[in-house]
Amino acid sequence: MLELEGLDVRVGTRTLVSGVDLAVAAGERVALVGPSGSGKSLTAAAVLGTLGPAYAASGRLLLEGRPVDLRRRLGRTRRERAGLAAVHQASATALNPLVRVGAQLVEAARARRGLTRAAARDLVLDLLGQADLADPAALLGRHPAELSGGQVQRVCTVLALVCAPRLLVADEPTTALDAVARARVVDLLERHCADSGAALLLVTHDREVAARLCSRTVALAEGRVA
Ligand SMILES: Nc1ncnc2c1ncn2[C@@H]1O[C@H](COP(=O)(O)OP(=O)(O)OP(=O)(O)O)[C@@H](O)[C@H]1O
Repeated sequence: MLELEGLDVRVGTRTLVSGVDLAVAAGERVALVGPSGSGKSLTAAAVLGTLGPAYAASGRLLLEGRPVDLRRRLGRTRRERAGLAAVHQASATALNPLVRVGAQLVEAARARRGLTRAAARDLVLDLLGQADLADPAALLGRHPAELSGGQVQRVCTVLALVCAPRLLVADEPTTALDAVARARVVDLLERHCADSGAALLLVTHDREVAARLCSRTVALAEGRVA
């Protein structure tokens, strides 16, 4: 699913990520762990094609066996068409602030899964409920700014899942959540990956979450695989 060899990420003359090798097999779930500032988010962003223009990335990336330019910049739609979905650390930026949550989720489910509007809405409501969001139907009518941080984070997880990705890259998808909601989101991710055969690259500080969801851990320290 994913093969990354010798990833370097630099800003100016400063090397932030150095020689990172990482592989995720089809359907495999791998955790990327390490202390704050060790390069986890930059590595995930390089895989997703979301590194900002200030960063220079080099190395070799294959997605489903096909070489991919690490310098590419992908918007959400093109990324999702390529079978990749992301849950970002700064979740709020993944949602359009001007569009109601329901329209964003239902449209993504229709576009990516070819569902009717009614079937897409049913799927979205089911997933929001599984993510421990109370009154999902009311939530669909709200704008992102009317949601709490933990609600936005779960909406972003559901947005990634409705796209039926073959590889899901989730950067700290549970940090803003209390223990109950965290457990529900972990269950949801586990069930979704098991049922759909999606592979998962999970960036997390939380070793319990990593142990529950993933069969393998890659630890970074100071921008290198430790
Ligand atoms: N534009 C930049 N200029 C200079 N340093 C940067 C820049 N962007 C990131 N860094 C540094 O790169 C390092 C890796 O950042 P990254 O966000 O990948 O860490 P992380 O492991 O995801 O941390 P956290 O767990 O806190 O999210 C950090 O030390 C960060 O300060």
